[in-house]
Amino acid sequence: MTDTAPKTPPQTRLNWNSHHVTQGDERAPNRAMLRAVGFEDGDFEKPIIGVAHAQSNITPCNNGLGELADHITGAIREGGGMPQVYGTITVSDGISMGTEGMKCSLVSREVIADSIETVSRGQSHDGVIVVGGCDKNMPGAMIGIARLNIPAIFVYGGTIKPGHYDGRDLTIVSVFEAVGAFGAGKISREDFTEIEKRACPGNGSCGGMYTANTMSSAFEAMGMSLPFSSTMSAVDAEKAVSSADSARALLKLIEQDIRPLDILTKKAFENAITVIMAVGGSTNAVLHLMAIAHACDIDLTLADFERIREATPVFCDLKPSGQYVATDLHEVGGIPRVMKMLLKAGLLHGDCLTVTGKTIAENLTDEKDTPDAGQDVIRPFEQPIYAEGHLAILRGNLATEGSVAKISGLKSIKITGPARVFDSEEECMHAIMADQIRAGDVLVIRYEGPKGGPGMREMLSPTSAIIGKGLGDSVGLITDGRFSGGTFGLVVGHVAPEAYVGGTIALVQEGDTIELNAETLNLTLHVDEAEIERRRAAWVAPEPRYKRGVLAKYAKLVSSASVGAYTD
Ligand SMILES: CC[C@H](C)C(=O)C(=O)O
Ligand SMILES: [Mg+2]
Repeated sequence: MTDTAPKTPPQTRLNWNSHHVTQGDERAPNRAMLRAVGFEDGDFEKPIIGVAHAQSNITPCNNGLGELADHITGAIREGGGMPQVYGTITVSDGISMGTEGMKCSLVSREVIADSIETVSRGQSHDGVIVVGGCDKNMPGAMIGIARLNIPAIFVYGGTIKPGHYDGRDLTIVSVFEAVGAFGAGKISREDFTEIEKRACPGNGSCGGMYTANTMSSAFEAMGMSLPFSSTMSAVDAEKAVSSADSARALLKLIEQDIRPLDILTKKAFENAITVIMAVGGSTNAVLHLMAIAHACDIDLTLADFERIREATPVFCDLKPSGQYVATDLHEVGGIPRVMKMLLKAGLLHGDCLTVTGKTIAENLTDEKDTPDAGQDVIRPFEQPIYAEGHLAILRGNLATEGSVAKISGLKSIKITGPARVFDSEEECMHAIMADQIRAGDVLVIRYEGPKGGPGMREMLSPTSAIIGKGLGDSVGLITDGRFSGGTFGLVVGHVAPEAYVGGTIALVQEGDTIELNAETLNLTLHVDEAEIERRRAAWVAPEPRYKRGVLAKYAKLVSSASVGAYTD
């Protein structure tokens, strides 16, 4: 097979009424089963559409997806299609955070992708609409959609609205940060309890520009979701209307045979990266967009993020390092407004096709290209919060394959100091909460990478505790794990090669000098090269933490974080 050949054979439309001359009507048994689920004569010529949703009450992010799926199936029937509803899974990042269960978070991205590919290929669907909520639902859905390459559209379950206490907006990150603040005696037990009780007022995904809202915004920018849909709240009526509109848009895509790989081009990925930089999005977008690009056979590398970062200002003031939440952005124009401002500045590809059947530029025709007066969620393009993007790619002898730093919300973006080494997140969290960490330290959390964790846990608990204790500007943290979208500070994740495969991060010893410098984009272990090689010669790979089951399978298959931690 030539290199240009698709990695998976294209799915062609199955004729359920085929009458094979020699074998008689071979599809009769298949139709017989479909009749049992409501198909009647005349339905077999209609497009059969998979409606994949991750409805679950394990997390508010996904607790309303079933209702959206109902609106979608109704619109499909009205539009002359045959909906086939099936479930996929989710893991809650916010609920698993800081526990062993977080090792299943990134793994769930692969399980979601595999499940959607398995069902919609297995059932020979003519199109698929995926409804997701929590962080990994988005990239998992898009990887599955890319592999299938049948007409598809993504529907985001919607963001949560902010909680309120003592005159300020709350999100789930407020509670993570309160852990450190309470531990440092900065807030009372009563305040701590009220913050916990009020932070999450209902259904929806975490409300800042954290990973879920980052990835929903990225998909809108890539043209795989309807305009305005990525910042709608889960509980507002417009989310249900937008979901039904998405079903109608998919029926048109099937008519026109517009497929995901017609939309998911390199330019579309560049548009997504540009928007993510402008809104101050999550470091996880780096990992997920590279994995989705891999599924599309598109060459997207860390260098593309660095190139676009240098050209794109951050002009939206959004949590975690800013003031506002996604619903605030929605109220002042949402992602279309951000995109129109970037298009006007020549930073967006307006000729990219989208699921509306129109191009990015055509979708934005009636959108204003300046921020509304009387608000400061979206700043004027000429007066950004940061002149360059906030997701920096650092390299050096500690990260020869690369690493990702989020450098927003900081007074200084460099630190050189003594290494404080921890072989797990728990060990580090204990030291932070026991006040064993001093200003100037550089914390090293290792053996938390894709293979070594396994599962590359998000380190929101320790990074939030550092912020809560008031050490955010004076303590650095590097890890071969990753960060939640709620993390900010002097933090570098995705350090590759990871410790488990013998990366230099495995050779760091307590007290070594580490330089984390996001100005020069360096992550350096200041130890004599000969000494590093002596340590490397003595290093022994640890036993895998899981030898059976989904985590063991994942650890065997997963690639380096520096290319997206994909598994195929
Ligand atoms: C706010 C943290 C959220 C739970 C998360 O995991 C992310 O944004 O990645
Ligand atoms: Mg997360």
